[in-house]
Amino acid sequence: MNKIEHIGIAVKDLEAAGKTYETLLNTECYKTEKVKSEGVETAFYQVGESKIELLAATNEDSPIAKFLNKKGEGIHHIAFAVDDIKAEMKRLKEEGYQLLNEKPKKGADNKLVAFLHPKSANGVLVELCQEITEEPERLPEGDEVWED
Ligand SMILES: CC[C@@H](C(=O)O)C(=O)SCCNC(=O)CCNC(=O)[C@H](O)C(C)(C)COP(=O)(O)OP(=O)(O)OC[C@H]1O[C@@H](n2cnc3c(N)ncnc32)[C@H](O)[C@@H]1OP(=O)(O)O
Ligand SMILES: [Co+2]
Repeated sequence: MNKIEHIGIAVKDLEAAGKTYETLLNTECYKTEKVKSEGVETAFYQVGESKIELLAATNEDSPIAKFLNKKGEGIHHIAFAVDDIKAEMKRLKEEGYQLLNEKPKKGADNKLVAFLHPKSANGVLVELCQEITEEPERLPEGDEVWED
């Protein structure tokens, strides 16, 4: 793992939370993006070499809606940057960690992502992120998984 890529924070109201974090971090949101497959709308803030990802639910089946209903607003996941997500998923599976997806999928902010169950990491939902570097015409659309 290279660094903490982002910390995901579940929020009820993206606009209101955005104002709070803009003032707190003294920086503007550099990107908002909806990810249909996850049922989320995101807003990103750069903090040094890492980011804060605010996440609001876009439907009731979203993992963020479930989290908000159960626990309320707060830290939802920690995302680590990796160079080779498939190799890292294989390594972690062999070490006994429970992967929540079998193949990398398209996340926000130009990343391939995969999740580990919180029970595998002492109650913390872990996301692995790999920067997508291929040409844009080869990128999968929407909620497609990533295939070679
Ligand atoms: C925008 C795209 C992407 C990016 O590019 O950055 C994202 O960040 S998307 C973020 C949203 N997507 C996800 O979270 C996908 C992965 N999550 C899941 O698959 C599920 O949310 C889950 C983690 C498997 C939980 O789902 P489920 O089992 O249906 O929910 P429960 O409420 O029954 O929870 C079971 C168990 O797990 C605990 N839990 C749930 N969420 C979290 C969490 N975020 N952090 C820590 N613990 C969590 C929950 O409390 C339950 O525990 P027990 O009550 O002790 O059983
Ligand atoms: Co995330």
